[in-house]
Amino acid sequence: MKAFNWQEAFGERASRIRASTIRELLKLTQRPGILSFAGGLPAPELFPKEEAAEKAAAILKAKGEVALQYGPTEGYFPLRAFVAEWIGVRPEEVLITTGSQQALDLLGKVFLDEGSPVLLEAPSYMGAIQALRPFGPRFLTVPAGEEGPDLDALEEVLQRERPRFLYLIPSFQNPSGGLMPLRARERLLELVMERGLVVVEDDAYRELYFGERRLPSLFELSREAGYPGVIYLGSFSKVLSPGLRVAFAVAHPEALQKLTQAKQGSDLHTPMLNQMLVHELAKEGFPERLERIRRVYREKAEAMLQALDREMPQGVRYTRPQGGMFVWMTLPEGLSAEALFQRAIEENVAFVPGSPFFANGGGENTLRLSYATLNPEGIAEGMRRLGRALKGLLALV
Ligand SMILES: Cc1ncc(COP(=O)(O)O)c(CN[C@@H](CCCC(=O)O)C(=O)O)c1O
Repeated sequence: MKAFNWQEAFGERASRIRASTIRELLKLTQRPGILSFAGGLPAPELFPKEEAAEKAAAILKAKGEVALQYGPTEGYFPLRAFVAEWIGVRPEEVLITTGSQQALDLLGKVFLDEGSPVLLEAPSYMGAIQALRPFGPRFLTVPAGEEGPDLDALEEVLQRERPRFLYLIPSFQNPSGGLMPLRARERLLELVMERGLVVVEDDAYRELYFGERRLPSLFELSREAGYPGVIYLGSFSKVLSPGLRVAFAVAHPEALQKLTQAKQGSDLHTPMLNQMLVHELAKEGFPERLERIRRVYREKAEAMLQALDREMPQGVRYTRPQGGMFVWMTLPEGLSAEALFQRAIEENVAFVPGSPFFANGGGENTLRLSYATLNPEGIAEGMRRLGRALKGLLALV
C-alpha cells in the first residue's frame, strides 16, 4: 500500500487554515481550578435556562413539524421580523446566520479573491482574521485605539489602496475595547462614501454600553445619508446565548441576496429549533433583559478595574472600557505576553495573549482579559494571581 500523506491531499487553501487561539485556550481553561479570563464567554448566570427548557418543549409540541423540518435560508420569518424591529429595518433586509462567525465566512466567500486587499484594525477580532485568511486576502491594517481606528492612518491607506471592504467594530472593539465617538463615525463614513467602499460593521457588543445610551451605528448613519455600502452584523450571543449560534446580517438587497446564496451552499439554513427558541425567549421582556445585562457587565468591569488598580505593578497599562467585555493590557516594552501566559497558567489563571489579534504580526507585549464570565470574587482572585505571575516575570528582567 502506498504511504498516505494528508499534507499532499489537502488543497492549497488548507495551508491558510489555522487554529483559533481562543478555541485552543478554552480547552486548556477547562482544567479544574483555573480562573479563565480568556474567552468572551457571556456570564452563565444570565442564561434563561428554565425558560429555555419550557419554551423548547412547547415549540416542539406545538410546532414540531416546523422546528424539525428544513427551513428557509433567509431565516425563520418571525425572528427576522423581531430583528427588523430591534434594528429598525424591514424583515426582508435581515438574513439570519449561524453566529456572526458564519457571516464573516460568507463575507470572505462573496467579497474576497486571492490577494484582495481587506482593511481591518490592529488589533482586531481574531475570529474575523481566522474566517478571512483562507481566502488569501492581503490584510491592510490601521492602529486601533480607545477611540476606534486611527482615521489619519486610514485616510493615508485609502490614498493608495482600494480594500474590498473595511471590517470594523466601532462599539467596544474586540480586543481593544475602543468606542468610536460620533464625530469619528461621521468622518469615517465621509471617507468611505467619497470612495464608494464597503464597510462591514460588526456590532456584537451593541447593547453592552455602560453609559446612558447607545451611539448610532455606522449602519444607522449610512441609512440617514442614503449610502447603501454598510453591511451590519449583529448577534444574540452576548444578549441571550452564544451556544444557540443565532446571529444576523443586514444589508442592501443585492448584497444580502449574494450572502444568502453563499449561505445556501454553506449550511442551507440556521437550525430552526434554535431560531424559534431565540424568538420565543427574546419577544417578551427584551428591553428589561438588556438593562439587566448592562448592569451585570458594568459591575464586573468595575470589579476588574479595581482589582487591576490594586494588583498590577508599575509600567503595566490597561484600558478602562465604557462597555463590552474586555480589558486590553499592554506590558512594558520587551516583555512577552506568551512568557507571562506560561507563568500565569502555573498560577492557575488564563488570558489571551495579544499577537493573534494582529493580522500582520506584532502585539507580543499585549493581552486581552475578559471580565464577562467570572463573578467579582473570581475576578479579584484571578487578578491577584495574574499580579503574582507578572511580578515573577518582572523580577527576571
Ligand atoms: C467582534 C466579534 N464578532 C463576532 C463574534 C462571534 O459572534 P457569534 O457568537 O458567532 O455570533 C465575536 C465573539 N468573540 C468572542 C467569542 C469567541 C469564543 C470562542 O471562540 O469560543 C471572543 O472573542 O472571545 C466577537 O467578539
